[in-house]
Amino acid sequence: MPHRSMTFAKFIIEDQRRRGGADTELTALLNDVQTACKLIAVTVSRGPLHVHQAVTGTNVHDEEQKPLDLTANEIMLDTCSWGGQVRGMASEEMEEPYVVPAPHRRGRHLLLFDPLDGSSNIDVNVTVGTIFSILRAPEGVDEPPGEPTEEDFLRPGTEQVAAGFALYGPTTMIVVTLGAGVHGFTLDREIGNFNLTHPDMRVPEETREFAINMSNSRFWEPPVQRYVEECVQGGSGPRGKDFNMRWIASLVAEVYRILIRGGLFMYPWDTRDTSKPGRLRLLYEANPMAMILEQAGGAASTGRQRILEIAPVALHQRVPLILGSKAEVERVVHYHQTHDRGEDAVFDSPLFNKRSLFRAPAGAVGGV
Ligand SMILES: O=P(O)(O)OC[C@H]1O[C@](O)(COP(=O)(O)O)[C@@H](O)[C@@H]1O
Ligand SMILES: [Mg+2]
Ligand SMILES: [Mg+2]
Repeated sequence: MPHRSMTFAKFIIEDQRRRGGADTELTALLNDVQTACKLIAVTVSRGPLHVHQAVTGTNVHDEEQKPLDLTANEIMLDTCSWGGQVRGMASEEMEEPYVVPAPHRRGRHLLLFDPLDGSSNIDVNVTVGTIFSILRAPEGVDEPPGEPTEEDFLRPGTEQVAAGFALYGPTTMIVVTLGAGVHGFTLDREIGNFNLTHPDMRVPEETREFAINMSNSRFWEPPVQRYVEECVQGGSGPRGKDFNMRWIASLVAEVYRILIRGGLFMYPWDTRDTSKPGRLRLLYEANPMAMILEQAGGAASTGRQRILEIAPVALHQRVPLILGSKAEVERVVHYHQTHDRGEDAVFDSPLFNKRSLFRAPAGAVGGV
């Protein structure tokens, strides 16, 4: 039974109260974020009917910026700047952190976001979203506080005080965690509220689905090839069951599917361009999604390290990302460990056209 009267705004206060008191600045900041997501949802839903003012170009990742990437970025900056909750923001679409102008630069938080995730899908009308992460700014005595530096944003994911994402799909949703479970809200467009429809989301443990961009398979490392090969072998392979594969190319949609149905998502390191340690960005994609996954009973790893424990060195740092049902992530981590120790055993891999070096018992998996 959906909790129709429990709005996002009410829930954020209740959730904090249950755990000893509400932080009014954090509550107000999350309210600004939900407002921004509603505005982005309206803009996305108008598609080509919307006239964009923004000028496009390439971002710091050398990726083409779509007009909607920049419009969503402007909406986040504009909506979250004026409430006095946030000192600075960092975005996929901006090389440098955005410093909130002095009169409004109050509060103790930093906001990091991917304003429009999955934007390569905009022209084909597939679900896209906004990913956000909230950190505490360093304590300071100045009033208003000094300008946040890039260094201030470089905190491990374990220090996030809240994280989440919005989905602009057939329904508009927000999924959020404040460090005590994961909760999903659906936008009631007639009323204008996000209502709690998915309390306490848990990643199903049993899964038969995996998600990876197969077109990169020749560039993967052996542990990733091994995992996928075993899934593809299905009922007659070491996993003893048939798998299904999904690739939406929209992280928000993949993570939401995993929260509902379980499974594994991988955007691993590959040899296409060895100067890039992965495709997805640590601070505003991997970290918030890792916090969501862990809070819902799943896991997130690079294959060799827990995502939330990575000490960031740059604002736009990329990471390999493997997330989903815990046992599946542990399996991939175990395959990395045995590979790194050179302990693989021989087996035939028709998929990768070679004799790979492994055959491990189905239950033998290590920690994340
Ligand atoms: O096009 P590829 O290589 O399959 O990459 C898809 C991945 O890239 C992303 O679109 C990156 O995010 P942006 O759209 O915010 O750049 C993810 O949502 C998705 O998982
Ligand atoms: Mg993204
Ligand atoms: Mg983006």
